[in-house]
Amino acid sequence: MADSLQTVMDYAVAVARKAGEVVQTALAGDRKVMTKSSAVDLVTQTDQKVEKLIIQSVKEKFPTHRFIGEESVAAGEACELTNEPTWIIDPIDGTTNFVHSFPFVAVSIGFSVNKQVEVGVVYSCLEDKMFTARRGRGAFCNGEPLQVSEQTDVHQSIIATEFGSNRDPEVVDKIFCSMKNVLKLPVHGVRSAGTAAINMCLVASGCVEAYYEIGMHVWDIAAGSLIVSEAGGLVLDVDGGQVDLMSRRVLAANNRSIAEKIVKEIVLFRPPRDDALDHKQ
Ligand SMILES: O=P(O)(O)OC[C@@]1(O)O[C@H](CO)[C@@H](O)[C@@H]1O
Ligand SMILES: [Mg+2]
Ligand SMILES: [Mg+2]
Repeated sequence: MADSLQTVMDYAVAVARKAGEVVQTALAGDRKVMTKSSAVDLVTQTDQKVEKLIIQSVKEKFPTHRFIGEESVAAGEACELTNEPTWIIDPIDGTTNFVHSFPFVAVSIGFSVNKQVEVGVVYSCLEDKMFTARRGRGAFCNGEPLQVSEQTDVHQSIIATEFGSNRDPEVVDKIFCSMKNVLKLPVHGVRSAGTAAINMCLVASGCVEAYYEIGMHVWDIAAGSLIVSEAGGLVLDVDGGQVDLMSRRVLAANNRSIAEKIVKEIVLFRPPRDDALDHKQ
């Protein structure tokens, strides 16, 4: 598999770039907005078109590989991570940004074997930044090596998190309570890019010390998780334990010292797992 992983990586980069071109072109036109799990969980025809383009391209080259794609799952496909080679795809991470032309929009493609992410590609389309990682081979942005921040003092840190798309008052309260706790540590700042994939690339780039979220999905974080760990960071559950990509909980941090401080501030809850949730709306 070693050499074929490089073939997978090269192909994922090429497909992500092609997908990014479609996203950029679509930004110039009208975007018809539809909703999924809630009134603020948005999807457009471009999300669906880009996902089809990625899956069709990959199937031509790797006909036996499996897929977990955000929009295919929304249309009723199983969201099941097996040991088989699997492409984990978010065609547009940051659809709300895309709809509003808020300039952080990513194509995220992870590739897993034996349930472990081996290749991660996040293309931040509008910044034209191609983030890549292969397990054991480092993380890169446009070919330049990435390294997480060396900061060990949480008070000198920026922490990224997201508000998510669940507007259940109890969930919103928990999300805000965690943010308030983190802000009051104090930290230099709390930020939301509006895309989990780009938040993780910001950790990998050393711009923010940590990103945490409860409620995102496997396609939001599969690629980014490898990019963070290959840049020297840690990817954990929000309770500080081992991450489970299907559990919809993640904490990506530059080092253990920062991670431990953030873990203490997060109000924990468990959304339905990706492999247990009925995604079809
Ligand atoms: O729907 P999309 O645009 O692919 O995902 C975007 C997003 O809202 O999903 C997660 C919350 O569920 C967030 O991390 C991320 O910002
Ligand atoms: Mg997403
Ligand atoms: Mg998406």
